[in-house]
Amino acid sequence: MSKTLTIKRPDDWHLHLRDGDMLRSVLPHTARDFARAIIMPNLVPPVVTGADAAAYRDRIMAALPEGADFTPLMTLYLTEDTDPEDVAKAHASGLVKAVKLYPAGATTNSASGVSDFDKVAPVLDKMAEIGLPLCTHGEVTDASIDIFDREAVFIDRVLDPIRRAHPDLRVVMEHITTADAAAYVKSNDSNLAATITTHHLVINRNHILAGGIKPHYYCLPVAKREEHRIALRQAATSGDARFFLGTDSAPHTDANKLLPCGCAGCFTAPNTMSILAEVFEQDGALDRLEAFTSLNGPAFYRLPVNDTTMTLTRKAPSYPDHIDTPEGPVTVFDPAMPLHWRVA
Ligand SMILES: NC(=O)N[C@@H](CC(=O)O)C(=O)O
Ligand SMILES: [Zn+2]
Ligand SMILES: [Zn+2]
Repeated sequence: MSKTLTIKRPDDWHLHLRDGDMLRSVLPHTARDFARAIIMPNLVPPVVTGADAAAYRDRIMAALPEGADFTPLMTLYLTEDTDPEDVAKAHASGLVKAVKLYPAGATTNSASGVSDFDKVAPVLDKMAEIGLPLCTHGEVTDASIDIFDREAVFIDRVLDPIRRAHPDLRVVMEHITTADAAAYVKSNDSNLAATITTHHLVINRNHILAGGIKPHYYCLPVAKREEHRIALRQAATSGDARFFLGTDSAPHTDANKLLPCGCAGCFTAPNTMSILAEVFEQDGALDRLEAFTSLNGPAFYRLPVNDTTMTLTRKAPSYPDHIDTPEGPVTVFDPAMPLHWRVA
């Protein structure tokens, strides 16, 4: 009999589902393995108001396969015109679980994001008062800053000043990619956590650039040097409650990835749990997989842990190398190593 591992059903604390045909194509892959997910609001146009989030939640629920057990946790896209009262109302009704900060121009569909951080101070004050977390895409957009340094510079120039000005604000540093970010999280005892993606535990920048350019490994923040990947592995597998899974599964069609100016994002929804079990087993930390995928996130978001479970079996998984969508094929993230665990 093969070895098995049973954990509380996981959640994904950072997910892109898109809309329309793409939503219908990718949602079943997440809903199969995850009970809940924090849904990113970077649609075109973005999900800015409580009314936008309610309508988007309805479209997600309508796209769910029959019998699926999945709850989308909605977010609002912070703009310089966001109304603090609308945010408070959307939170009070239970609809919205976080507000997302995109520095304008930092990533996919971030044009409506924030340029002047002073302008959003009233919203941040309100969020601190009501305990609503801020999720950050933590990269500066200053063209003079090297792209591999943009996360570390964001911490110094933007995040730390925001946290000093709003000490009660609860912040999730999304998809961290550096030892600097992991150390910043560890140096703070409260109101700060970070999500780590599946792919940043597996790839470093060589995967993207050595031996030919690999657009399917290009995402933002871009993968860094090996020493940073090691620091992320240490943070994720340590059991430290301040680190939890946010896959950042970000589907783009192959046609949009394989361009002279291709889109950023890795699509990891179909094989994330198999990859994570492999990673945690390699690091002798299978007993801490559950903390990373199923316990630490709910604790930070002040939500109950799921009462259902997931069983993984030590058996090679099968997943497609791409999925077909009405918009065209979407390549599934290739972990570039053999996998030995499948979701039962
Ligand atoms: N991570 C990515 O490379 N892309 C995300 C945006 C984001 O999370 O920054 C996307 O929406 O495609
Ligand atoms: Zn991002
Ligand atoms: Zn993302």
